[in-house]
Amino acid sequence: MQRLTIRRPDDWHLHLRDGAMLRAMAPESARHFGRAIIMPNLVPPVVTGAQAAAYRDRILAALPDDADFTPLMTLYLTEDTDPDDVASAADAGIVTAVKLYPAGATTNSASGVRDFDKVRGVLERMAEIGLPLCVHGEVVDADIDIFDREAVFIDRVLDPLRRATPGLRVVMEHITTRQGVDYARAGGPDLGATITTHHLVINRNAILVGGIKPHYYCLPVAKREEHRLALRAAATSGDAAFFLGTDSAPHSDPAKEQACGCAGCFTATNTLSILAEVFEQEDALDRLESFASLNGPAFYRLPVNEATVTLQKGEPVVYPVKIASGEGPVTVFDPMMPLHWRVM
Ligand SMILES: NC(=O)N[C@@H](CC(=O)O)C(=O)O
Ligand SMILES: [Zn+2]
Ligand SMILES: [Zn+2]
Repeated sequence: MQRLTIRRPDDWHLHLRDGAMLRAMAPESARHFGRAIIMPNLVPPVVTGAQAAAYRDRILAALPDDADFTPLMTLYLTEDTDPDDVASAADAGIVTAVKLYPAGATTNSASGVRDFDKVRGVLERMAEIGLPLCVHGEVVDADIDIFDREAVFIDRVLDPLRRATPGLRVVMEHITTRQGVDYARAGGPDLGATITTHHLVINRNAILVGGIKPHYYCLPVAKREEHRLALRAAATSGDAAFFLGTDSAPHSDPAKEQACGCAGCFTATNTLSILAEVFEQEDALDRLESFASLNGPAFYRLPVNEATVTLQKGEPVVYPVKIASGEGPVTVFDPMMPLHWRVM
């Protein structure tokens, strides 16, 4: 196959940031994606419906005039979140999901949840109204090895939480393990999982072999090769539980290249070419549309995009190494392989 036309994809997990970084990043996602679930981990976080509406306006203002891109907003769940505010923001169409960060698990998660009993009321209301909960699934206990934090979270937190809140619709965000794949696959129609572009490409060697490579460091951290293979099998299977969430997470180069560098891989710019390469390697190009354009809207009960995008195979496509932003350059994820699929 030399040409592939699919429905315009969506990104079901995206960090656009704010201010000068937002202005640089919005066009990168709007170029190829129709919609994106916008993560609320700003400083301070997006916790109320009013803040989500204001952030949506800032995103819309940062888009190029001819953009065909709809930001789908999320609220950052805190122990003080008001169930009525969540319900009215959902009812007004301002928010599409609520995001759960265990406190301390990742970038800007300090306001996240420590005591799950304190958010029980919000979760029950969300189950009633069918509003999805997007979950950063890692425990933060110091005695749990960082490579085990996702698997332990599933057993100790996610599974009990889902059993305690029947009907709650959950997206396991950026799964990185075989255990995550297995749990999502068996979870029924109220459970979905996003998979990032970079976790389909790298295993933990990318971060550590031949020197420490900060641009491959993200959370959840990339795992062993067996887990990458499980993610590739899941993404290319066509199973409706799995859909694209790039977790494209820009940080300026100075913020990443330092003694304590930030977590996040920036993939918005070249994701579609990378995915086409990965799906071709897995002999699954015919399932790229399910993963990138169909399964996500089905989970979120939204229509699929009417527009299409065409990819064409040819000489390797060269993407910029860095995207300039008012906060400094942002390095584009290097997949360490030639990309033969160009987005037309
Ligand atoms: N994925 C990351 O490594 N970083 C994300 C936060 C997150 O999604 O956990 C960020 O906001 O930078
Ligand atoms: Zn996360
Ligand atoms: Zn993220």
